[in-house]
Amino acid sequence: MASIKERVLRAIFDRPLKKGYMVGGYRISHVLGMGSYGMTYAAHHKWTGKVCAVKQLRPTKAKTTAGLRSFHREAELMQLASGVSFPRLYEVIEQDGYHFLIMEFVNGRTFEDLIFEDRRTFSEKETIAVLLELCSIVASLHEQGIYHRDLRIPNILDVNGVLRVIDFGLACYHDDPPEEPDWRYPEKQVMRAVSPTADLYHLGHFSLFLLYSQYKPAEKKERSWEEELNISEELKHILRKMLQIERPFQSIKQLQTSLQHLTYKENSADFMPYSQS
Ligand SMILES: Nc1ncnc2c1ncn2[C@@H]1O[C@H](COP(=O)(O)OP(=O)(O)OP(=O)(O)O)[C@@H](O)[C@H]1O
Repeated sequence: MASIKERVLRAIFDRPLKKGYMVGGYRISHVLGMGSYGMTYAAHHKWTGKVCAVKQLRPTKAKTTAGLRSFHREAELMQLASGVSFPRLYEVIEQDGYHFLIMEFVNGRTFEDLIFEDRRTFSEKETIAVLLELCSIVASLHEQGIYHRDLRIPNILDVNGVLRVIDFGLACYHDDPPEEPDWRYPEKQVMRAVSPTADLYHLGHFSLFLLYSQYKPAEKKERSWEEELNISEELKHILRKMLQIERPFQSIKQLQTSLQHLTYKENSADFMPYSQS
C-alpha cells in the first residue's frame, strides 16, 4: 500500500500523458490502465495506423534505481517470452525523460471484464477448460525459464476464445535469487517465490474467481470457499494443492496431469476445450 507521501507525489508527477502525445512514431489515443509501476495507453502509428499498447514507467518510479531496474527487466523478460500467447515487444523508448515499452496490442477481454462487466459465469467444466489452456501457456513460459508471478484476472485475456497473458512486471528468471522476505506479508512470499509454485498459487486464486462467478449466496453468513462452492471433491483437492493448503504441486505438468485425469474420469462427451465452448 502506497504511503501518503507516495500518493501525493504520484498525483503531482504521475499524470497520464495527453491524447496526441507522440512516443517515437506512435500517437497516444487513450489510457488503458494505471498500475503501481506503469501507465498503459493505446496508441496508433502515425503512418501505418497500426495500434499498439504503450506502457510508461511512472515518472516517480523512474527516479528510483529499483523502478528503472524493474522497467528494464520487464522489457528483457517480454523480449525473451516467445510465443503467440504473449504480446510482442516492439521497442523500448526513452524520450523527454520518460521510459516506454511499445508492444503489441492484445485486442480481447480480460477475465476481470468478462466476470464483472459482462457478467459471464464459469461452470466447473468451463473453469477446467480454461485452466487446461492456461497450463499449456504457463508451461511454455516455464520451459523458457520464466515465472510470470502475476497471473490474475486482469492479466489474462480472452481473444475470441484464445487465451493470452500480459504484464511481465513481476516476472522473474527461474535462477534469480530469492527475494528478501517481508514477514509482515506472509502471502507475498508465496506469490513472489522464485518457483513454479508462485504461478500455481495465482492460478488457484484465478480459478476461484471463475468458480465464484456462478455463486449465489443463500445465507448471510460467510463460509469458506470449500463450503460455498458447489464443485467436485476432486477439483477441491486440486485447488487445495494449488493454494498450498495441501502438499503443493511442484510443476505445471503435475497440475495438467491432475486436470486431465479429472476430465477423463468424468469421461464426459460434453467436455470441450475452452476455445470451442
Ligand atoms: N499489450 C496489451 N494489449 C492490450 N491491453 C493492454 C496491454 N498491456 C496492458 N494492457 C491494459 O492496460 C492495463 C494496465 O496494464 P498492465 O497490466 O501492464 O499494468 P498494471 O498491472 O496496471 O501495472 P503495473 O504492472 O505497474 O502494476 C491492463 O489492465 C490491460 O487492460
